[in-house]
Amino acid sequence: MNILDKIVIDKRKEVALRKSLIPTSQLEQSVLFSRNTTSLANNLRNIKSGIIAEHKRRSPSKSVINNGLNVQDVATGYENAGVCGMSVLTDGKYFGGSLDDLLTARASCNLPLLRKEFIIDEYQILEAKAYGADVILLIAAILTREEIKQFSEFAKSLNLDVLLEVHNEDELHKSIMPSLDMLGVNNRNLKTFEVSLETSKSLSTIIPDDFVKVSESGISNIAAIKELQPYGYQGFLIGENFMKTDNPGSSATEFIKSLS
Ligand SMILES: O=P(O)(O)OC[C@@H](O)[C@@H](O)c1c[nH]c2ccccc12
Repeated sequence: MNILDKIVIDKRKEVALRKSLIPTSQLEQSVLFSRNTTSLANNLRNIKSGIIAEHKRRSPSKSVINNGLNVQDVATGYENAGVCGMSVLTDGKYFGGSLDDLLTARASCNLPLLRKEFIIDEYQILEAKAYGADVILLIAAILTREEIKQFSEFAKSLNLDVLLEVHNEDELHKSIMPSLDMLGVNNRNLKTFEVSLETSKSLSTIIPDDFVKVSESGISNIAAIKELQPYGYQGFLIGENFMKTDNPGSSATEFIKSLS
């Protein structure tokens, strides 16, 4: 069984438990639930850097990236650097994140926040909203077309942006629909962990122009961004390259400075 299948099996158990502990009515009554969200897609269309900077402590492909940071410093650092948005891993078992991390990021900055999670149930979208997210991620590799439609329309009804992630042509064809805002191409194969920017390049031509194109993973230098921009990419999701340093905020600052 590949790692993605394992993650999804664990996720189903986790979500069932969470649902039994906190009813949806309680999520809907939270203060953040009625907050006005900001659009990451709009930021990417209007702000030049295009950087979406991620908070990620560890991952199945790299084990530990950085355990010694606090989310508040990372969030304020990214905001001061001028990123377009921040991605916060909330999966605990495989990525060492939590919904508390999302809440801390929300309390620390005004950036649009992406809940980086393996979403398999509408309940997780309500959680995203209740803990301060502006954007959700949907991963085509683990969802049917019907689920992508149901979840993205539900997110839109809550004023959340939707980033749909694909890794190949089949996933892309399966997923195209008007309730998505951004199409992310993951350069890392979540089943084998292989990384190649070629994935972003080859899929770019078949992504319709009405979606903001985001290239995800394995971006470690300015050259990669310059290489991807001619293919129409306006968003660049970067985790490890910033998180492996002692000060992700100042790494992002340097990165964005040398971009312009
Ligand atoms: O650390 P990187 O190589 O810069 O990658 C960031 C981000 O793209 C990656 O964390 C990611 C992309 N899609 C995901 C889905 C689930 C978990 C994590 C991810």
